Amino acid sequence: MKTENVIEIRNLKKAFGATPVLKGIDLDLHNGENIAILGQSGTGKSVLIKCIVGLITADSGTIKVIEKDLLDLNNAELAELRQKIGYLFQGGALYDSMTVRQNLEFPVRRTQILKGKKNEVNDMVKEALENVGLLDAIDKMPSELSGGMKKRVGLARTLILKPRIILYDEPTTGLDPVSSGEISELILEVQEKYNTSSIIITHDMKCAEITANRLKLMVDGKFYSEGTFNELKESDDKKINAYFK
Ligand SMILES: Nc1ncnc2c1ncn2[C@@H]1O[C@H](COP(=O)(O)OP(=O)(O)OP(=O)(O)O)[C@@H](O)[C@H]1O
Repeated sequence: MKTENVIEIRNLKKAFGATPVLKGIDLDLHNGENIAILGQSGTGKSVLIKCIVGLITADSGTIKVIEKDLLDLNNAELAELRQKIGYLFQGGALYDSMTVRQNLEFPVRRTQILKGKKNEVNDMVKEALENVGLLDAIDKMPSELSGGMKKRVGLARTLILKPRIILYDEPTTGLDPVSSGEISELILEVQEKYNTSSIIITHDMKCAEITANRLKLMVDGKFYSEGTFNELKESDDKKINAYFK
């Protein structure tokens, strides 16, 4: 049986001015799979996922998301496709002046589908918070939450629209090892429960080990190597085993 890809990227290139950042990226994300992307700071990992959500336009190459060629879409089609992609920014990016409930209602209201259906929205907010174990925090302000709780709320806000694909940009950065482990387990639970496919950019090897079916190492704007956690761990290539020390 042919593996279904939810993302297919071919020879993607992007430069900023005279500085090339992405130098020919190829990537297939299979349906239901989690891929972790490793790589030193500044190699272009965040630029890559911003290209996937259309926040940055690549110079050349192709990106297919759920069988649609991103560069062929008009604005309305792009907006529709974006609803299927959850993007979890590094900081969680909650609105500080809104309660947890209001933060979660925000993306739902933007979709218009549920306009005026207050009870449905209320149920969706509660379900998403329950899934991240934070129903008790529904009426709190972000300033009352710990870093790990904010990341959970960020994940709940992404989950509320039931995306098929979730892109995580350093989901455990800034957390202590216990909270990092909890977030990693949560990412895995989300994959299993919602059958999402994810790209997880991370410097946290424990997170990569827990969450990813496959790891890809980016070096200087290109993928250098890929494999399971254990395959890469056993590699005697210096660039790869530097991550396992
Ligand atoms: N909008 C932009 N304009 C100009 N240069 C940019 C822009 N966005 C990113 N860059 C540059 O592209 C390079 C790659 O950045 P990117 O954020 O993708 O790195 P990264 O691999 O995600 O690093 P980190 O692990 O530190 O987050 C950097 O040199 C950065 O300065």
